[in-house]
Amino acid sequence: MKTSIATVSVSGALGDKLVAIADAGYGGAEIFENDLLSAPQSAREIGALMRELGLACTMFQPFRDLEGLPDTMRARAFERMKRKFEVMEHLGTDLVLLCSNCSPHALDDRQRMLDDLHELGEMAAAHGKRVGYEALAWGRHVADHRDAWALVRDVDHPAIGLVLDSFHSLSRRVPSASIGDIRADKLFIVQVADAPYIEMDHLNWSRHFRCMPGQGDFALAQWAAAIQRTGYDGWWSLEIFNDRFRAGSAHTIARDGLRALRFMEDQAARAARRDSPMPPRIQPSGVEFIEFAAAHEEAEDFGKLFTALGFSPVARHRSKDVVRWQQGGINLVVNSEPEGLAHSFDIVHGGSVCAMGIAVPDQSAALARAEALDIPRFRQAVAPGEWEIPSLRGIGGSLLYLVDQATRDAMWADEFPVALQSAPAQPLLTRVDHIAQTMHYEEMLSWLLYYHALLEVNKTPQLEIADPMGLVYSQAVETPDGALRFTLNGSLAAGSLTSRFIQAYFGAGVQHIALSCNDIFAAAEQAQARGLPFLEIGPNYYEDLEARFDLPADLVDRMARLNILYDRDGDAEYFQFYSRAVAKRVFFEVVERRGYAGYGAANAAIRLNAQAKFRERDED
Ligand SMILES: O=C(O)c1ccc(O)c(O)c1
Ligand SMILES: [Mg+2]
Repeated sequence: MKTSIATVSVSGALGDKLVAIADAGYGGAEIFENDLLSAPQSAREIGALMRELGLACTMFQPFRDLEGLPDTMRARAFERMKRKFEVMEHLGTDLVLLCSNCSPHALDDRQRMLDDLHELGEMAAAHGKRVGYEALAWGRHVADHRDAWALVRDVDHPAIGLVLDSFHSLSRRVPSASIGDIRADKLFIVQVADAPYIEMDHLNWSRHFRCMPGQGDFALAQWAAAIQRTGYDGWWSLEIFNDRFRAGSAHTIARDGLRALRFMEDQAARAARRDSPMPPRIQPSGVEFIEFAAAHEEAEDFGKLFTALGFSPVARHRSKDVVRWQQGGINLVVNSEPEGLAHSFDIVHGGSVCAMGIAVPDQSAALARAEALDIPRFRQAVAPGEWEIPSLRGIGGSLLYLVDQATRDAMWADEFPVALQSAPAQPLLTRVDHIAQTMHYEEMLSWLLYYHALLEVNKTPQLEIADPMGLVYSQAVETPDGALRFTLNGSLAAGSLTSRFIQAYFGAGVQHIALSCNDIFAAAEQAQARGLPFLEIGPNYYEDLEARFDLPADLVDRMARLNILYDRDGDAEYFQFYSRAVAKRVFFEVVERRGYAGYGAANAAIRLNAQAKFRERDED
C-alpha cells in the first residue's frame, strides 16, 4: 500500500509536520493549502524539503467552488485555478483536489458542470496537471460519490478524475458496493478517515470528529476492499481533521496514522479473504499476571490489601526480591528489586502496576504482529542463566508481556521455586475481570488503536461519566468472550479523579483492577472480616436502588452493609464493591457478573463521588 497523509492531519508548523511524516515512514504527503499559506517557506522551498525528506507530494488541496457557477463568477474561478498550477509546479505535484461546489451561487445545472469540468480538464492538461473531483458530504448539488463519479465518467477527460474520501461516503452511508462502478484509471487518489457515528451535521462532524482508521465506527475494511477490487494501486492518503490530534505530538500522530493504515490494509485483506501482509490479531485468553513495582514499605501495604482480598503469598523468585501472590486464576507479582525496570518505575511513579502479562496462544506470531504495527518491543539486560519473557512497550512506559503456555509453565515453576504459603484452598476470587487504565484525554484514541490493532478485541462506545469535578470519558476494549477486558479512561477536567491520578502518578497507568468472583456476598464478608478498607457508599444510593429495581428490602440491606453496588440490564445482573486506594494510587474492585456484559457505568458517578471524599486523605 502506498501511504500518504494530508498535512492538515498533523500538529505543528508545516516544516515540522513534514519531518514527522517522513520519520514515520510515509511515502508521500498532501499539502493542505492553509498550511502552506501560514508557512515561512516558499512553495519552492517546501517542494525542495519534501524531496530532501524523500516524500512525494501526492496532492495539493483543497480548491473550492468552481463547477456550475454563474457567468459572472466563472472566469474568476478558472483564473484562481491557473494560479494554483504554478504553486503545484513548485511543490512538485501534478494533482489538485477540487471539492464539489458548496457556494449558494452554484447552479443545479448538470450540463454546465460537465462543460466546466471539460474546460478545466483542457486547461489542466495544457499545464501538465490533473484535477481530482471530490464530493463533499455537504456539497450543494453534488454530495455523493456516485454523482461525482457520473460527472467524471461523462466528462471523460484524461485530466479529470475522481477523489474518494471515506468520510464523505461512509458518513452518508453510501454503499461501498457502488465503488465497483468506478474505473481504476479514473480514481486519482483515495483519502482515508474514520469517525464515530454521531448525530451531527456533516460539516462539523467532518471537521472535528474524524479519526484514524480503527478508532471510529466506519466499515473501512469493506470500503478499502471495494477500492482494491477495482484494481486501484495509487496512494492511500489519511485526511484527518481533528482538534484532539492537532493538540498532540506530530510524531505520535504520524506513527499512529501509519499503524492505522496498515491495520486497515490487514482488515481489508481479511474481509476479502486474501492474504494479509501481517499475522492475525492476537487472541488473548486472559490476564496471566499483574506486576506491581513497590519498594518495601509500599510492598507491605500492597500485601495487606492482597491478604484482605483473600490472596496468599505463594512463592518467592529464585534470585530476586519478587513475590508471587495467588488466588484462583489470579497472579499478582510484587517486585521490590533495587534495580531494573520495576525499580525505575517505582522511582518515577511510586508503588504501582509496572507490567501486565497476557496469555497468548503463540508468542512469535504475537511479536510479529506487534512488529508489523511498529509497536516497540522492550528489552533489558538479561543475566547469565536468566531468560526473558518477550514484552512490548505499553501504556505510560509499562510493559505488556506475552505469555504462552510453555512460558507460563516455566515461569512459575522455574522462576518462583521458593515456596512460601499455600494458595487459598477455596478461592473466592477467580480471575481478573478488567483492568482500568487512566491516561491523558488526548492519548485515548492512540491507546485504543494500539489495543484494537494488536489484539482481537472489540471496542465499546465511549461513555461520559460525571465525576464531581468534571467529565470522565471511558471506553472499553474486550475480547468477544470477555476473557480480556481493558477500560481506557481520560478526562479534560483538571480536578477529576482521572486527571488527579495522572498528576499524582506522573503519567498514564493502571488505576484500578477488577477481580471477579462467583459469590459477591461471601467475597465481601470475607474481605470485611479481614479488614479490607472498603469504599463506603451512602444510604441514598440504596434507597434509590430499591425503588428503581424493585429489589427485596433485605437484599438491599445486605448490599448496603457490604457497600455493594448493583446494576441490571434485562435479566442480567452486576454486583460490585471497591477498596480504597493503596499507596494512594491503585484501587481494587470485586465484581460478580450474572450474564452481565458491561461495567456498571450507572454506578461510576456514585463511585467517583464516594472517592472524592478521600481526596485529601488518599492523595498527597
Ligand atoms: O472540510 C473541508 O472543507 C474539506 C476540504 C478538503 C477535503 O478533502 C475534505 O474532505 C474536506
Ligand atoms: Mg477529502
